[in-house]
Amino acid sequence: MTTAPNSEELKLLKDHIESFPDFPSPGILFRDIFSVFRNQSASQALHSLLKSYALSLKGQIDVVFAIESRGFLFGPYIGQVLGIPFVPIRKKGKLPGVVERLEYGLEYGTDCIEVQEDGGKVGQKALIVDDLIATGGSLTASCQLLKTLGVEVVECFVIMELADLNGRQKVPSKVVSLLQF
Ligand SMILES: O=P(O)(O)OC[C@H]1O[C@H](OP(=O)(O)OP(=O)(O)O)[C@H](O)[C@@H]1O
Ligand SMILES: Nc1ncnc2[nH]cnc12
Repeated sequence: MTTAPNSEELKLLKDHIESFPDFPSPGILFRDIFSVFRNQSASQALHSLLKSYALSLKGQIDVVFAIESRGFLFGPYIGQVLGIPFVPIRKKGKLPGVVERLEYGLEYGTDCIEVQEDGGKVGQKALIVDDLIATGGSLTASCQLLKTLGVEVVECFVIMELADLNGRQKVPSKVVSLLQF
């Protein structure tokens, strides 16, 4: 981001992210983005932070991709602010039409992602959005997947970064996070 995000909004947002030990499996401290949407002030702060972030990218991005499912909470809004298309990256078997596919590892388990072949055009500049980066497996796989479409991933954006896992090191594009845990 060219200008630093508003620190009061960041604090409000962080204060409303609930953490759940041992979910969905032992040893995982689950950071729940949905808890933000139960509080009006926190939800408005998130909205404002997203808008400022999106506007800082004006003119630099042609298409916004987001990762199922929690990335879908933010991708369409960022696309709206920038006036550019939003395209979903989904888990296997959910998208109709011709798709590109890739398998990847998670903090827990493995998964397989797909994107519609006509979701991005060769040479387009893309932003990928998600709620959280843990190991970086999902964003890394998404970057690889979009490479097969000939799309250039300029930046990846997440609300939360689990900094100890250093997932950003794995991701081949720049990663921007609003909050670090
Ligand atoms: O950096 P990583 O180790 O890849 O982990 C991050 C990913 O894990 C979570 O999604 P999850 O697969 O749990 O799916 P969901 O959003 O559908 O709940 C999260 O929303 C990210 O997409
Ligand atoms: N610790 C965590 N909290 C929420 N979502 C996650 N996805 C992967 N790790 C996660």
